[in-house]
Amino acid sequence: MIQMNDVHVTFPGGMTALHPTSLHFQRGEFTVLLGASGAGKSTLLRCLNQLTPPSGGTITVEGLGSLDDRRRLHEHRKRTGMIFQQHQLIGRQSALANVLLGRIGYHAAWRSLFPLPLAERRIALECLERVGLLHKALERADRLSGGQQQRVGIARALAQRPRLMLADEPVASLDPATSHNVLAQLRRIGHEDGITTVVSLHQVDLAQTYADRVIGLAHGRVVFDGAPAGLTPATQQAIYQQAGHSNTEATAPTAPTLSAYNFATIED
Ligand SMILES: Nc1ncnc2c1ncn2[C@@H]1O[C@H](COP(=O)(O)OP(=O)(O)OP(=O)(O)O)[C@@H](O)[C@H]1O
Repeated sequence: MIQMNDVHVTFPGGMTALHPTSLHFQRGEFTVLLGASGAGKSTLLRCLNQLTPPSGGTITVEGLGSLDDRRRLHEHRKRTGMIFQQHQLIGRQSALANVLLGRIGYHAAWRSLFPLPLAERRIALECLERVGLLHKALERADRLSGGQQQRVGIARALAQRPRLMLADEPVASLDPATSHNVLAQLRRIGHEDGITTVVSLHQVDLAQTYADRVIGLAHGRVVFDGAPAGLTPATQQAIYQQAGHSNTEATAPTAPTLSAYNFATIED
């Protein structure tokens, strides 16, 4: 469904967060990205809709072609749902109004100034029903629990009718039972609708329970790519090789030292 060829990311300042990486994500596949903090999970994930623009390499989407063309990239983003750790809902708006925001890509900008047609509201309500929150449709988003807010976030992404779903640490702020609930729903809906889903996680046990495929990153490189059954102690060690050490993070040009700071420039 989506193919990365030699995609790499070097941020201004010289930090290489992703070394040249080639990966193929199949339609309907539920992939979990694992890796220590700073390993490059978000960078890889955000490359897939070019929220982080690659420094080089190509990304090709089935049925669309290479994303080096603005029009194709716009079309790809319209069909890519994004789920964040902090739901990014509008708190004073209802769950339904938040889900309707997922439909905006299908309308001219001026259209969003007016109530969207009934057909749009129906799509949004269907999406809320799929995440088990139809009964909360008119509730203000900030009155929902963290897990419910995350499910509204999933419904909003579903309202885009996505082909690709990107979830960056979607359960980082949720308790274990709610995390299972959210991931189970994401996986079920992805499989039912053939949505290619890529999720970054910090919990190996959740990856083992839900992933069809696990990609392990260390220092901006893929060090494991396979079924969750392959997450042996040895492969986990390769993924988290130097967790807790300062060089866990992707390649920095030079590691600054405390003495290098000019404290006179730091304000209270
Ligand atoms: N905009 C940026 N500018 C410069 N460096 C960045 C930028 N974004 C990320 N980095 C660096 O790139 C490396 C990879 O970051 P990334 O966020 O992809 O890691 P991650 O595996 O998702 O980490 P975490 O689990 O903590 O979210 C890190 O060293 C980070 O500091």
